[in-house]
Amino acid sequence: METDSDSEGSHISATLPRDATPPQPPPPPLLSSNKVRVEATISSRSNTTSKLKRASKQKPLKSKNETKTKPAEEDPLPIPIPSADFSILPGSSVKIHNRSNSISMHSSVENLMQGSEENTMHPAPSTPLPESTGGSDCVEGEGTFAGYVSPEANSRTAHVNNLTKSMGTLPNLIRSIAHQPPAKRPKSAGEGNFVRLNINENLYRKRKAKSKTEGEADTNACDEDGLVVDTSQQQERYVRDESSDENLTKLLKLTHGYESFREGQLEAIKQGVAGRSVMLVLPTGFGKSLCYQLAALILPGITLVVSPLVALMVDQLRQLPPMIQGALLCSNHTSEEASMTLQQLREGAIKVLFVSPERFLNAQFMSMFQTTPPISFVVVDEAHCLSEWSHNFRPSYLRLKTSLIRARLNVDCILAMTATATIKTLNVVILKDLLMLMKSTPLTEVRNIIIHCKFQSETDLLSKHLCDNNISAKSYHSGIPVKVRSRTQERFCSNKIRVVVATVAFGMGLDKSDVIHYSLPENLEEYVQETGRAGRDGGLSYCHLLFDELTYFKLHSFLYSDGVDEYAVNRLLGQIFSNSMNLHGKICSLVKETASRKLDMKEQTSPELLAAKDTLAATMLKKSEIKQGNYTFDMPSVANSVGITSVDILSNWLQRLKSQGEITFEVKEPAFCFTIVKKPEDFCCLATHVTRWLSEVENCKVRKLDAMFNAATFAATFAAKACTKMDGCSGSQHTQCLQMKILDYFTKDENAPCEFPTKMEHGRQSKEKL
Ligand SMILES: Nc1ncnc2c1ncn2[C@@H]1O[C@H](COP(=O)(O)OP(=O)(O)OP(=O)(O)O)[C@@H](O)[C@H]1O
Repeated sequence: METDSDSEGSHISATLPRDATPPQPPPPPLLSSNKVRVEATISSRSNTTSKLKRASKQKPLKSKNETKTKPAEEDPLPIPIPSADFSILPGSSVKIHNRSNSISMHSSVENLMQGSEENTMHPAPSTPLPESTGGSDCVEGEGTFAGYVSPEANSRTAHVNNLTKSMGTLPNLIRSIAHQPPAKRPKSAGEGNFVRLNINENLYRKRKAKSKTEGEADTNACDEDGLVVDTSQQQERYVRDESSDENLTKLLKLTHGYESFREGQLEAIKQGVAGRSVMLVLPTGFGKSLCYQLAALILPGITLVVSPLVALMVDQLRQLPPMIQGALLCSNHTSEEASMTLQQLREGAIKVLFVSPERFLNAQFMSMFQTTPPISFVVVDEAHCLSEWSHNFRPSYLRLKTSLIRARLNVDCILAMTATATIKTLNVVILKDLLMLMKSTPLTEVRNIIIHCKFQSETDLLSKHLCDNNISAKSYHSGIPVKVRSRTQERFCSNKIRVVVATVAFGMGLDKSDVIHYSLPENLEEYVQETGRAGRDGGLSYCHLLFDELTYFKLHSFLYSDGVDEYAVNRLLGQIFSNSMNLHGKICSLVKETASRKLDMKEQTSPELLAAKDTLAATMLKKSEIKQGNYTFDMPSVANSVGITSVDILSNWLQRLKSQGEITFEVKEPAFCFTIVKKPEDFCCLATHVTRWLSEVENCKVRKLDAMFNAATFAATFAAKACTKMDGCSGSQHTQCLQMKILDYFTKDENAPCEFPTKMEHGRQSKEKL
């Protein structure tokens, strides 16, 4: 039996919901969890040298049980239930290309999507990339793009960098790093994808036949659908006949209202229209969607867009120009809705269909296209999800093999899209403003300044840039060793360092600092907390917020990409509950793939002495294996055998011994520990609730970011207007306005975007509005 597992918590019907208010959050998942360490190694104090050991890599675990299945009537388009077997997870995804090889036009996308076992991915450092030989069709823009790496997004960025590096000179890679401010699309008749200015294949064919019989005399005919439709249809035809730059640009003007293409767009569209697969790497918000939209309009059949999150699909569906009919299929569709969509597909009334990657596992879904117009184009959005390096690695993306798409859907042309997250350059506009600010009064007179950044890499780059510009600055984030961090804080407090460029990790309890936000905080709570570090000594302090739309778009996209899909939740549940019969009530663990650092030890204690002093130590040593002179034991099993209900107790105990200089230890495989309170009766149902809950958390974050952005924009606009009026900038205007917005946010219920869902209501069936 199969189940669907789209990554939504939402109900999406053919007509999009306009109300963006998410419902009250459901209660939390049933699991009680505590943070953890799993395996610890204790060494005696005689080991005086401090070594850095790497934790062993997580091995894929196999579960014995299969997950429960969902009743057929609940899902009109079932797909196989994810098994609890995690062994496939760290499978293959991206092949690192030897860049000195010349690769055929289709190779990068194919390789990106092959995902076969032979194609096992190698981590970047162990895969040297020879110097590029150039000479490819890769289009690379000039200019700059602000790249950000957050603690959360580090892996994604690293991956994207590796991906872009490795793909840098591939022939079918289109890439641009040029920054252009996002332009507003001209207003169209409606926003939803089902607002009719109908261009469909039937209509198109009928008109084509008609125009043939009328000797092509109808080219500028205007019917009740409006001139725009006819003209764009006509232009569409021209482009089909000849996809010249001129024709495509005219079509762009007609469909989107833009005068010209941004760098990389035209090339991507031309490749797609010519039936050639393309890997498109453009900065966030640069207009990747437009590339498949135009190609979809020109190509004869259906365009299938694979997107990892329903929230993203909904966003993209909304952004389709009115003349491109779109729809999406997800698991929360009722059978009537799904069949209505299918019917529209059959009639050729849908040009672009958004689906989750899991759909490709569904034989019924794949066979559906035997009765519809052919699929001419497959777009894989957020293609970085395909790599296990990626922060949002999606196992289901691994199954999106070109071979599968070709064999089952008979599609040759694939467009894989991902955003660049380069850290090579910072946002130059903001950087200039920052330097100007730092070199002008009153900041030149201020002793302590904290500059808040979102991402660790930003803090490093920015502090370097400030130093290069004669402003001494240090970076501070959780990736910096504790000793160095403490020293930075000490020196900052004693006025030896004037500027610290930091992530959220810095500044707690500090006063007398002025605060600059180099990036937009994710919400007003964060903003208030961080600016709250200024002026705590009662003196006058200054807070500056530098932001632009690009940062906002980027944060927006990161928030969305944090989502977890039901498929993954299902697998996690499968993993957690696979042995629950034997482990009921016991502390269990899931190993995290991270390395840990070995800690120094001050004095020597013999294990026997330790055991004699402490029963816990005795148990621990009894349960240990001696490996290379170190006692290695499994923390949950020690905790269980002494009847401790939380590994935190054991962890604290180890920390205490360490602080007393009794032991040194190394946590080998940090893991999340959990206790199974009750085994759920219906996995699918729980997975749906968990996914919905996570999706609501995600929506809530997005709305909070929107509130932050709106408040900042409002304040900036207000200040700018006041400046014009008063012929001079008034900081107090700015302050008052922002204060007003913040007050509104925290006091007026209707303005509060939402509280983060902390609870997940069990059994909740309500449908989410997006
Ligand atoms: N040629 C163009 N001229 C002006 N504006 C454009 C052009 N192409 C796209 N845009 C606009 O840029 C904005 C961002 O586009 P889009 O959402 O497609 O970016 P994206 O690269 O897909 O972003 P993400 O990485 O977040 O998915 C949209 O408002 C779009 O209409």
